[in-house]
Amino acid sequence: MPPHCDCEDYEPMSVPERVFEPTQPLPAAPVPPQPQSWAAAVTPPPAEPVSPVPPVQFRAGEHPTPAPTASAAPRLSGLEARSISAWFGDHKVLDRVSLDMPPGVITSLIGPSGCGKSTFLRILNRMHELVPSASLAGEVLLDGDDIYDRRHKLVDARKKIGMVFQKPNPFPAMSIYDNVVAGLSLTGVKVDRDHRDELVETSLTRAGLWNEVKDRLRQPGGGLSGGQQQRLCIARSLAVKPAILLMDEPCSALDPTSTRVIEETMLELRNEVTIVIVTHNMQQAQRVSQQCAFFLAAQGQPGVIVEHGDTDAMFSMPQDSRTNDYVTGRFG
Ligand SMILES: Nc1ncnc2c1ncn2[C@@H]1O[C@H](COP(=O)(O)OP(=O)(O)OP(=O)(O)O)[C@@H](O)[C@H]1O
Repeated sequence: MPPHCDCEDYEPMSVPERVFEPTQPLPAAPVPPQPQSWAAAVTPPPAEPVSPVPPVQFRAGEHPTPAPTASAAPRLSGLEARSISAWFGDHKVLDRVSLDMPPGVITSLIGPSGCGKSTFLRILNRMHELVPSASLAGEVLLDGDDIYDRRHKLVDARKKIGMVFQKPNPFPAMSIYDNVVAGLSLTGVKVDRDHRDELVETSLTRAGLWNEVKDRLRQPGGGLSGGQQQRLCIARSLAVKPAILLMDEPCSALDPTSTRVIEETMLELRNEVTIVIVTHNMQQAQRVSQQCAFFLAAQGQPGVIVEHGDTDAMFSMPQDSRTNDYVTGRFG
């Protein structure tokens, strides 16, 4: 890793796999039982209090329409979170959240600040365990296979499930070309030199940046605009060929024009990779996502999903009055 690297998504390489011991001793009752190791974490704690809102899951046949795919297109992957609870020390921040994120569907996670959206997103590619005091319960299934299963390495989850952060985080002094391929060695993906040029072009094209940078691939990534840097980060993630792309408020630092370009990029990528995005922008959720999940944490309580489903329905006919209040801007 270059000494100037400040990329959050590269830190995991130094983290021991599946080793998890909270730095603080877990308190006695009334704190509910908590998992003390990642091995234990795959089984929910036994005696949790009843959630005020039961976790919800899609029923069979309830999925929004997946993106149309050409017959030659690669098979898209789906992600399913089952009964996810999460803690920082003894602070429980998510309570048995279940959500199906079907292949080819862009899922938006919306909700007020502090209700656990980013924590949930980071659990989806095993970044939550980087926080020393963090623990979790539940399962995350990628095409039916639990990414927290002992058989799987941490790096495998990162390879298959990419992440784009709120703030664009390219290596600023590294060339645009090298930024795109930077994720390969860090996730152990080998591409021979002959195929690197092709991979760089394909990744930048998929991220909607190729035409703007094809004549200056050897110039530093830090010389690009904020929106271009974010697309460079998307290209870096795509170069590893993830099945899932997680995006944590990817446009919050960008101007409206750059935001629109990223949204167009997302809609084009929908045919190739399953996307989950955290956004505070209700218009953005409506523009890009086909499915939406509304997170909420009552005062002093962990976050839950209050309602989820087809995005248009959530915004036009929400079933829960709290969803209605949120999507119409009455709070949050
Ligand atoms: N590293 C951490 N250590 C301790 N507590 C944390 C940590 N990260 C988040 N939390 C707490 O977990 C809860 C959920 O935070 P999280 O960032 O997931 O919410 P969010 O819905 O994504 O918020 P926002 O929309 O403001 O980004 C909050 O109470 C927050 O203070």
